[in-house]
Amino acid sequence: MRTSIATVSVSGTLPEKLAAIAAAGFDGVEIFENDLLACPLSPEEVRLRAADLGLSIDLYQPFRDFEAMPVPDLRRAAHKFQVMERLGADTLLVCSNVSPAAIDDDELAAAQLRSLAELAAEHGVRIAYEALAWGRHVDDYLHAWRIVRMADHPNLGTCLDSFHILSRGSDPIGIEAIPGEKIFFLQLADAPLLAMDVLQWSRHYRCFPGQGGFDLTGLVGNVLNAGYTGPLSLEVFNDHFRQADAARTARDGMRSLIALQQALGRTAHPAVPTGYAFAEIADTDALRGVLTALGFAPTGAHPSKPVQLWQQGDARLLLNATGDDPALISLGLDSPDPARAAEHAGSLLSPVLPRERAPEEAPLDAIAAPDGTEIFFCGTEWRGDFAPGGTVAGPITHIDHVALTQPWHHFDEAALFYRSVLGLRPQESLELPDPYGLLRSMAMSTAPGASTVPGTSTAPGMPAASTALGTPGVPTAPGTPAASGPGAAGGSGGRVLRLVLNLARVGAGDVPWQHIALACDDLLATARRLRAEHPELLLPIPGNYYDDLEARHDVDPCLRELGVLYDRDADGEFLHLYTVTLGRVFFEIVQRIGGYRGYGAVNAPIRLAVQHADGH
Ligand SMILES: O=C(O)c1ccc(O)c(O)c1
Ligand SMILES: [Mg+2]
Repeated sequence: MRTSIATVSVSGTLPEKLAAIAAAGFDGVEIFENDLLACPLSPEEVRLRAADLGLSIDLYQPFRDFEAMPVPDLRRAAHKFQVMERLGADTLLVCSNVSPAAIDDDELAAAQLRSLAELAAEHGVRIAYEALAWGRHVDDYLHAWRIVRMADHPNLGTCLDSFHILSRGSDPIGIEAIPGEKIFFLQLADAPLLAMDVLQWSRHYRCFPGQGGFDLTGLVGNVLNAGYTGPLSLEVFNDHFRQADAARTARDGMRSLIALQQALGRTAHPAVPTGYAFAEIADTDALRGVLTALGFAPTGAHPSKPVQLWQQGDARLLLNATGDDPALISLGLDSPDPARAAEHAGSLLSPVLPRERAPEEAPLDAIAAPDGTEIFFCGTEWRGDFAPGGTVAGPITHIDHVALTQPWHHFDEAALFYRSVLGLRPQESLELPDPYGLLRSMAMSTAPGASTVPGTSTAPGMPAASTALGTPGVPTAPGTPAASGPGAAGGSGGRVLRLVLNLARVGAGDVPWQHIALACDDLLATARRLRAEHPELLLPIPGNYYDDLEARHDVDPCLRELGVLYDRDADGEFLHLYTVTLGRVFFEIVQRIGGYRGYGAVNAPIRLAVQHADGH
């Protein structure tokens, strides 16, 4: 389908916007009137500029407060039509009236829109009437359509905007009853699900399809079923996008439309990863000290690169001697079909990165995530390069999750990247207080819960309350069903791949933290050993935390002594602790008991405050 985007969706001057939009591969644009008014180029020059860039001007907008007025302002309309003729734009968006002077009379609205369409016809222009969700008398798309039908003029149709439809909770199935040729234009925007004034929501929080909580694929399916053949056009008002790099925003918008069309084609994601093959960290002596204390040991070295494999259970870390400070460089993902995964990423504008490889080394394709982390699609051959001499047994079993802090203006881009390129599903976005700001945090995973992934369900008959911590003194034996919640190795289903995206505070600088959470089967024993042997490595947790925890839950007093954090949900329990930060990286050790699905978010404010006190 043809693709288009409103100039309001990206930052810059009109010529900069057009250049960025063309570079991202769009077919056309909606020209937002303010962008033209503030531009030194004449409409003819804008027309030429767009044509030179290969862009059609699909829509001119918005024309406000026209219909159902005591006196319709046709003079203002005639002027707009002249501008449109000079621009070479053939469709004008008229949004529903918000003026207190508007009269609640559909017949009057239809009659005046009909006269507008009559005048438009003389200029070779069409009118697309859109219901704003906050319109004074018309705020619903079916109401706008009834008025268009009543006006009955070939130059008058409706403009559907997914935000206005879905923000009001309207059912988009009604679109299928509108004749396709009367849908003159389709605007697409997603948005996070927020309970707030709809105008503020629309003007500040819209985002690209797949970045928010609306079902855009379903709505576009309804529009196509109605017979619509016009462009898919993005219209996003977003405070971050207005400030971000235009080329990057436009490319992200194009990625969202490609992903949307792939979803419409009902093609399942071709290669959802099944777990972490490795995490690669820039190496230092201090990092090796911490990993040794955690029970890791080197098991192999790369033949041509300064990279060592350190391992424990199924947790594999690659230590790369090229950096100055510990920092996460790349993630290896177990992929059922690495070649298809790389091809799919390429289709979503994430091409395989050029890489040097000796002829005898295993092929391994990587792409760049928005924050620069490299993502490798791994089979099992890569391990051969390290000639590993077997794994190291220890309390740690595998990588439970990785948390990546995103620069504040790239959070939505990262969410869409992981959703579309890797097939991860986002969970609710949380806001967590930090001593110097709010941390937005969103978990994503390959499956929403344990029970939907074969081979990883919690053993039946293991109620969460019957665990070690609900019943002080009864240890949970490693390897019992209660200790192997979602994330444990599962027969055919692999692991649930979990990733947490955190939004860096504005002002946090360009050195965001990353953390790697390691799973173990007996956190208390691990904590006990670390407290005895390496207390300096553990983040100290304030006593006030335990006073409150003990008031909320009947927990083992040893949590306090060991500095272990605790959470529970309806399905199970979660024990975790953190190491101090090295460079940009810290480690978390976690134990999931029963079917606990979260990440201990309730404890994040404590952790963040202690990390600040610790100098980070
Ligand atoms: O916020 C607005 O006023 C506005 C204007 C034009 C549109 O197409 C729209 O969806 C919203
Ligand atoms: Mg709109």
